[in-house]
Amino acid sequence: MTSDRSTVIQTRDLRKEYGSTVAVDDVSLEVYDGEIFALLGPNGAGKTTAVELIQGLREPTAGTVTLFGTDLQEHLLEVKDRIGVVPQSFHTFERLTVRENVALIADLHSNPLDTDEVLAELDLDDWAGERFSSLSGGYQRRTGIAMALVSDPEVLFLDEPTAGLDPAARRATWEHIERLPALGTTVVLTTHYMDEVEYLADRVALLVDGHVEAVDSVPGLVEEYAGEVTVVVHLPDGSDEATPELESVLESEAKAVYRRDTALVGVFDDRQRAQETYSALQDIGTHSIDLVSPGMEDVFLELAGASMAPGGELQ
Ligand SMILES: Nc1ncnc2c1ncn2[C@@H]1O[C@H](COP(=O)(O)OP(=O)(O)OP(=O)(O)O)[C@@H](O)[C@H]1O
Repeated sequence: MTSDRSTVIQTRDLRKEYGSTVAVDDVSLEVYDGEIFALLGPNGAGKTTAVELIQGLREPTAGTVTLFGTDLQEHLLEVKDRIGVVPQSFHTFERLTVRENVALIADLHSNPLDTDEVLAELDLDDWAGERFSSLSGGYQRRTGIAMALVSDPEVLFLDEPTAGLDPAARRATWEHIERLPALGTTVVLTTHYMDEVEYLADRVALLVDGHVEAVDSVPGLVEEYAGEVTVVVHLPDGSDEATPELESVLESEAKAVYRRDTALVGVFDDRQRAQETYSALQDIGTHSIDLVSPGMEDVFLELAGASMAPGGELQ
């Protein structure tokens, strides 16, 4: 993802204070046309406030937001018509059906998409006649996305789109979100789930205490901040050394080898080389071997000291 694509959102030194709390601290970001852009951060990092400022729902204390090349404050209504929003706590008419809820939003817009086509795109056809209140959390969330999409927004904001959903519903929601750029919609999502970002995001802004620590693709962030790939050779109980054959392969391929507890650890700059060495050591077949690749969790530990709960969310 490079900046030769047009910029649909630009913030400059965006700041929001609530009394003595600085919720958003001089945030300067760009979102490019056709990407899935994620704001990732622990609870209270300022994600929701940042997107609400970008959507024109809150007045910044300082700084500017430019949407589609237009200053947000000067052309608020015109610009708002080109965005869709699915907030974190999403409510709608509980007693209306899925189709009625989506059609209602379509009626409010001058050039909506076809309601049934949007329902089909989100695999909601079979649920179209069901009351919203009877749906599971995952289908309610998906109805929310359909309601935002039917207005044919150029940018869709999804605030914590899979919070509270079970793994199957999360996966299904991701698969639908993943298809949106191909349908012409740029996606901005906020999340505190690492796996969501790894699955979906073209680029990620890491937000900590209101400010942006880093912006890049997931592989870019991992390469820059997460440290090296390692191949770990577990020494059998009672054994103090690996076999000479195994040790010589590891020594000749790794840039460094060190001993850690009951394991021998080879450090690599190059993922491909680590992978090949891992395979070669496995072929020798005498020891249990692990290939350990750093991920977003390591990035966050490095940049923010944040840790991850067992469910994969930042704490
Ligand atoms: N209306 C408000 N009045 C006062 N403080 C607020 C208000 N909204 C947010 N804050 C504070 O601003 C900070 C950022 O909150 P925000 O909700 O934007 O973070 P977040 O990253 O979206 O968190 P979460 O994932 O929990 O929604 C927090 O310290 C929060 O308590």
